[in-house]
Order: sequence, then C-alpha cells, then structure tokens
Amino acid sequence: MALIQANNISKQFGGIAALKSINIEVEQGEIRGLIGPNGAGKTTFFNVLAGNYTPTAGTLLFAGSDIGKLSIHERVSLGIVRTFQNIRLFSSMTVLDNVKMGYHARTSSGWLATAIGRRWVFDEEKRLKENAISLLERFGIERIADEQVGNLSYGHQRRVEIARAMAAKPKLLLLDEPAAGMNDTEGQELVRHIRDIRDQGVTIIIVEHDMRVVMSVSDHISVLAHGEIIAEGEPEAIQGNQRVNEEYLGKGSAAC
Ligand SMILES: Nc1ncnc2c1ncn2[C@@H]1O[C@H](COP(=O)(O)OP(=O)(O)OP(=O)(O)O)[C@@H](O)[C@H]1O
Repeated sequence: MALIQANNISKQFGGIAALKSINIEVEQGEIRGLIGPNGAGKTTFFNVLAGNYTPTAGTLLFAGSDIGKLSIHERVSLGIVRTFQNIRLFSSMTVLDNVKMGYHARTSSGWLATAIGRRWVFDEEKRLKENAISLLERFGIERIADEQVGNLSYGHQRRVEIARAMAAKPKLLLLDEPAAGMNDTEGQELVRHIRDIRDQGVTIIIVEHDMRVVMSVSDHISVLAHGEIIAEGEPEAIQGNQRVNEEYLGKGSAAC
C-alpha cells in the first residue's frame, strides 16, 4: 500500500489554479523528488500534505486513512513532518535547544512542562539532551551544538532544521529545498544524510531546484508545471523527457 495517496487534488487561490486535479502515490520507504519551475505548485502541494492548506477538491490518504480533515498538529502526531523553504528555526536559541524542541512536536505538553520544572522533568531533560546530541552527531553538527542558530551559515541551518524534524520521529518527511544555500560538497553530504534517513524507514518527499541533489537522491521524480503533473519516472528517464526539458530542465534550473 502506498504511504501517501493524493487523489485528484486541486487547490484554487481566487482565480489561480495552483494544483489542477493531481494524482501522486508515494510508496513506503521511497525517496520522491518533486521538481518543476517557479510557481508550479510544489510548495502548495507540501502545504496540502502538511495540513497548512485545505484542498479545494480531492482526497488525501496516509497509510490508507483519510487525513484530509486533520489539523497540522494531528498530522505531526501521525508522523508527517516538514521543513520549510524559508528556514523556520528559533534564531536566538542554540542548535541544541532547537533540536530539543523537535522532540516536543509530537506531544502537546513538553516544553511548557519543562519550563514549569517538575521533578521528573530533570530526568526527562537529561534524556532529551542525550537524544538531541546523538542526532546532531548523526548530522555531523555536534561541534556547533551550543552556537546560536542565527549565527550559522544557511547550509548549517538547513542541517539543523532536518535534525529537528527527525527529532519528531517522522514516518513521512517533507523537505522543501533542503539544498538551498549549500555548496556542492554540502549538497553531496545532504544526499548521504537523506539516504541515511530513508534507510531508517522514513519515506521522503523532496522539493528541490538543485538538480545534482534531486537527481542523485530520488528513486522517482514527479514533475509539476502550472499545477499539473507533466511527467513521472526514474531520474534518468526524467532527464531524457522532452516535455520536462522544454518546460523546466532546459530553462536554467541548476545543472545536472
Ligand atoms: N497563499 C497563496 N495565495 C495566493 N496564491 C498563491 C498562494 N500560494 C501560492 N500561490 C500561487 O500558486 C501558484 C503555485 O505556487 P507555489 O508556491 O506552490 O509554487 P512552487 O512550485 O512552490 O514555486 P517555487 O519553486 O517558486 O517555490 C503560484 O502561482 C503562486 O503565486
């Protein structure tokens, strides 16, 4: 069974049809790339999956259950976790504290209880810190655990954001342009991290304009243009697809 099954999803903003009856199925354990020109509807689709937007039409199944009416928080509790195109970290907090916040994302109490300072909270706090540090180690950023996030490069901030998302124990991780602001070396490291995340059983959908990253990491790619899926297939087939080249790849997207 597909983990995500989006059936005939449409999203209209006034006169703008951002998504036009699109169908996408993503299998458990898959890394799915979602590419397309600016304004194609990629972020809108993420917002529909994550619960930020209610689709104008269509149904959305997660592991076979209809999640169309669930709130963002309910979807996070089910394991649907995202990162943002415009990084949304707490910039005045440290890397470690940002990642610790991720552990609370699936519960409604958490951070408040920590602030209240009940006795058990100290043990909980210690466990959280250990877990957060081991996540930072996995992403190779434990050295900057105590740095304030606002002082970091974009590349490091994006890694922190992914580490924080992983703290929420996702089943489906939505990555919105994770390579933006990264150099080639960081991009290739990102590819390794994304594969590592998948190898732990997490299904991933990645929106990305950096073709080196998305072509090397994705099992399958869906191409959106003006709100429609214009092609779907393995990276090699997508690179050789005439329509995709005419509408996107041939028009100055980051080189393969
Ligand atoms: N909240 C909104 N209100 C009105 N129009 C919107 C809104 N969000 C998106 N749109 C419009 O919907 C269309 C799809 O936008 P979307 O941001 O999903 O594209 P995208 O593929 O993510 O683009 P990019 O690669 O530039 O991020 C665009 O025409 C955009 O202007």
